[in-house]
Amino acid sequence: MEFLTNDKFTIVGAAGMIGSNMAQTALMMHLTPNICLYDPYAPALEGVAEEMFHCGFEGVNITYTSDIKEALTGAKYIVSSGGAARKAGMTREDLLKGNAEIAEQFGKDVRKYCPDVKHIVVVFNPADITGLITLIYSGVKPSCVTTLAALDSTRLQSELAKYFKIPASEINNSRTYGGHGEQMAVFESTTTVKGKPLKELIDEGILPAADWEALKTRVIQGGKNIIELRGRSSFQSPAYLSIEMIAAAMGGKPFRWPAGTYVNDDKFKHIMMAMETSITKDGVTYKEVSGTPEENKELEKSYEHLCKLRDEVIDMGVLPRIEEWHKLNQYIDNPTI
Ligand SMILES: NC(=O)c1ccc[n+]([C@@H]2O[C@H](COP(=O)([O-])OP(=O)(O)OC[C@H]3O[C@@H](n4cnc5c(N)ncnc54)[C@H](O)[C@@H]3O)[C@@H](O)[C@H]2O)c1
Repeated sequence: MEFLTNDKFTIVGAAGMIGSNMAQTALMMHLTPNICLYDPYAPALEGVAEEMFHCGFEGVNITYTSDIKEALTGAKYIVSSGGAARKAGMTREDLLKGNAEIAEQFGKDVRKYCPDVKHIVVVFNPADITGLITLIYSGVKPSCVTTLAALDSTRLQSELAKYFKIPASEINNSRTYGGHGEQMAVFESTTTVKGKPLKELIDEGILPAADWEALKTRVIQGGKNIIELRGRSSFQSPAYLSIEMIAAAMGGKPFRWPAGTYVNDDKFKHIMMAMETSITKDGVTYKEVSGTPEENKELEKSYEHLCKLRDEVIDMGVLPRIEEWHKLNQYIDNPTI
């Protein structure tokens, strides 16, 4: 059996809906034979492990534990969806305090048990902030941590496909950047529809401005819509895309969507947000995003919203002041050392 790597891959939050789907997807995609499932809720975790055993996957060593030391020791790749999910009526930001504290502990555990981890994908919400906290407390390089932000771009693709009644594969390079929250920046200038720039379709009125605005709202509220339809937060699509991200970090197929990454440049400072990224065996790198003046303004607004959330976490005492971050993570201001 061919695997992308033989390294240990740990799924944190594996008893949950996303975690259990990630376990199955990772096994089906032959990422590695060494998969460890971790969750503090032991009975459900055992249930997930039993289900994976009953699939009869060949040539794999599936372990499970509620002991974080055992879970992380020797782990080279981690995806974490271990945290509370939002319920009807909640925004991702409502999860901030509880999940920020979970991220702090998770980062500290990574530092203690697997400081030489190669890549971590953070999924639990608000992912831009929990990812940032994980990065700072773990002490790993910024290139080693990404957050799941792709769903907003896949939802843009899907909404456009439904609107034009064409297959999603004919919508290319649909992109949202910035925060993975209701303040995301939905771009029009990157997308093509059957090879024609979406912007031209909007400018020519083929996609009337009012329809475009309504479509963008559906993209922004795509997660809320799943909660309304299914009675719970989405789990299949986040599970699949997170596994595609970690597979890229293992040297697999390039990841095709934006990812949340640590950004600290002339424009945006000390923040984690969705950018145009490339995830490879060497980690994540990003390119500067530049759209129309309106899009750039939206991205700026999204960044400012994230800064507010980050500052709330600092006021809560979960993160120290930005000037102190380098004491927890030597790479934070100097990724190349
Ligand atoms: N980034 C995204 O695009 C995206 C999309 C959907 C959901 N999410 C988020 O992913 C997270 C998980 O969603 P879900 O539907 O799997 O929820 P879930 O409630 O089904 O599972 C969460 C799991 O985390 C475990 N957990 C709780 N505290 C933990 C801790 N301290 N350490 C490790 N594990 C812990 C729970 O026991 C549970 O099994 C939520 O925060 C949700 O908002 C993110």
